[in-house]
Amino acid sequence: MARYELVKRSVALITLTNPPVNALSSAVRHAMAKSMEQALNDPKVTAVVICGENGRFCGGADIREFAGPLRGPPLVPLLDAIEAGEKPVVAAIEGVALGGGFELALVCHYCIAHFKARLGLPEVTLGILPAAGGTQRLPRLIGIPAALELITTGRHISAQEALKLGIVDQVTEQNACEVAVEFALRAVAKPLSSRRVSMLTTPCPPDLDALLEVVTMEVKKKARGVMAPLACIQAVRAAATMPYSKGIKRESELMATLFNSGQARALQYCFFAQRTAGKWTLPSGAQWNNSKPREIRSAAIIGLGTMGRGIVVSLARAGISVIAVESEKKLLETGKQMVIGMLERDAKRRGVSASLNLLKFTLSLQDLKDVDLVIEAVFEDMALKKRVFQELSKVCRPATLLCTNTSGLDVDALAGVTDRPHLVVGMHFFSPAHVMKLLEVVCGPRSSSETIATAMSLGKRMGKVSVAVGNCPGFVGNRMLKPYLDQATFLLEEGATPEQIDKALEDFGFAMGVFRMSDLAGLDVGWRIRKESGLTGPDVDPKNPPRRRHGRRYCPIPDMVCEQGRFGQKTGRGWYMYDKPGGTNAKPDPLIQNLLEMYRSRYAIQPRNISDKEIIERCLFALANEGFRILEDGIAARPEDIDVIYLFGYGFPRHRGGPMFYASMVGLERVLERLEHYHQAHPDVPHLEPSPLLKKLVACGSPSVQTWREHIKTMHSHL
Ligand SMILES: CCC/C=C/C(=O)SCCNC(=O)CCNC(=O)[C@H](O)C(C)(C)COP(=O)([O-])OP(=O)([O-])OC[C@H]1O[C@@H](n2cnc3c(N)ncnc32)[C@H](O)[C@@H]1OP(=O)([O-])[O-]
Repeated sequence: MARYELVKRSVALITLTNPPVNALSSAVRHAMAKSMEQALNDPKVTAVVICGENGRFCGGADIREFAGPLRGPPLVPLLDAIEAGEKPVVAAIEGVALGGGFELALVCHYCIAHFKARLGLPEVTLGILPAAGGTQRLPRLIGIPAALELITTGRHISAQEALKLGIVDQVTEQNACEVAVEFALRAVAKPLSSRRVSMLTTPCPPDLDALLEVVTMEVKKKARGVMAPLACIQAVRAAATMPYSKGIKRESELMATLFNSGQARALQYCFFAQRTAGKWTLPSGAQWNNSKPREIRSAAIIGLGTMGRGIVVSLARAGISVIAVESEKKLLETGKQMVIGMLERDAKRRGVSASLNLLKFTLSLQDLKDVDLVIEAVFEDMALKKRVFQELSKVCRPATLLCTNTSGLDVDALAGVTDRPHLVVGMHFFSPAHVMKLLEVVCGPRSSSETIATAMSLGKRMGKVSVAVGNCPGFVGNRMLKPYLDQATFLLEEGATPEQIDKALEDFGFAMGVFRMSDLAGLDVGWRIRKESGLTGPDVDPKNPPRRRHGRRYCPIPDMVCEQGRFGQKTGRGWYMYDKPGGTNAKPDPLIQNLLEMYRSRYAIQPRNISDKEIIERCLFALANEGFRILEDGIAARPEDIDVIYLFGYGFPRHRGGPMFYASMVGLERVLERLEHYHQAHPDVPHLEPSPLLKKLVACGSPSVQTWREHIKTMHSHL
């Protein structure tokens, strides 16, 4: 867990050895304490260097240990002892110094960083704060404003930025450990008092209170209802107003309030869920670590609409040659200009050169004959997509993978019109595709494991969080969205307003409530889908649209809104009104209030006061209930996959963990009881009927979300 060696006859080299990230587990802390004691007591040793094995200094505390009781030596006294020692200690940072790893570097008297190293205090992203002295030492070293920014955002910084800020003493392109040993030899006998950061006085700006107020406001705006950044601000205030000995106590008190909070549990769950989601597995036994992806050097995109353009940018940014195809010259030219503009802006922001040389634009499918993979991103119309896939089958070489960017159509039906169904897979990007991190990789029943592995690995190369899902209408994300949206519109019928529902959801933590989100996405998309699926259309009496369709409750209000040409932000009117088409400042619209009042009186609905609690329960429990059905149906392999989809694709607040984790935190018994209650009140809404899996889990004593998988006996998986 820590290796001790004597190098250059007088330098103790302590190497943390806890792969993969040398996390400070109890065993590592124990070994470090022993090694430091040995170094400080050995008269031959004049200096110490601390480094990490395999080119990684340290990824911080072992997050897996947070769930259990503290074992082994606590970190704070160990770090204090390193700083107080009479022999110079040099940190040799390669790879990462994060969280407790960064705090370890802060107590070392000197720091050498490799030029590719990254440093940061990401504790806030895990719902806690840097409680091994980080909130007390960093402000003393770099000042309050810079420390506040790093601690409240958890941002990673480069070695160069750390040098500028005064966190590291030297950046090297050579082996950091060897450089640190030479540095340590030169530091012997130099006075250490000015190198003990906890002894420094925090440089305090004259307007401290005003500064803290501004940062508090910013944090509250960015992360509504999230506790950890606010606690970080209080801890940094202590660094400015208290001596170290008192400040560290304050830090520890604040940590105690966060450590066992639901938010910390949720955020730590998200950390592991994100990593679990990449580990796809099929009932056949094929999985992420036994299926080799193909190497993709060239790709083609069909369709340069909003989605197609975003996908081209994502691919080019990942260094892949892209041929973009459109059907008409004018569309091709517009798409080309937009893609080039997007790539140039993106490159400027990242300080790199735009990879325009990777792009080719064409009107001819014939140009695709040699590409490794095609992503079709044409209009969401099955007949059109089938025609494209038939053409691709003829044009592309037999080994080319054919992917469809559909948000819910049957991937297997598309595979069926090709000569290579095993090479067909869905790649459901989220709009805007070059910004949104989520990718649903939709596995058809005939998609080969190599095809799935390739799509998953391509997603990773593009910087996406990829989740493998089964093939059913809407897949995971959009299938779950339906009951959520339905509940929101039913609540409108019953007496709520769009602003009330949005506010309840935003107070819960969503960046945008359901109606503001729909206005942003465009209301016409859903309207077209409802028309295509026969739920609405010319046969429906526009004056008296029925409130039941296909044997269940149906709310026609969204169709009525669209019939007035109100398609959301792009038309300047939707559930809200905007200053102009494309405007973003949503204001309640009296016309919508009128529409709701007229609607309720036409159907003799007595509006009632609806509480925020009911809004949250009906929208979110219906959402999770569909998640349980998705697990039962084998469309998602585990609850973590569903949660990751909602976190990265639908703005579910991270500090709530995702819909499935949230249900587990509320308590499955309670979720079941509320769903039964609402289903009794609304028997014509099948989505409110508790799913058999939910009932089963409750009957099994509501096990933890990580073990639900053991209780799911899927007859057949769609994965
Ligand atoms: C008093 C306390 C005060 C201090 C608090 C802290 O320090 S809080 C901590 C503050 N630190 C952080 O928040 C840093 C969190 N870590 C990271 O940000 C990234 O892992 C990385 C940048 C270090 C490496 O990225 P990468 O893409 O190269 O790799 P990857 O991300 O795929 O991970 C590989 C494997 O390592 C696992 N694992 C990783 N870290 C930890 C950990 N600390 N612990 C345990 N496990 C950890 C990870 O789960 C995965 O396991 P799997 O799935 O193979 O079983």
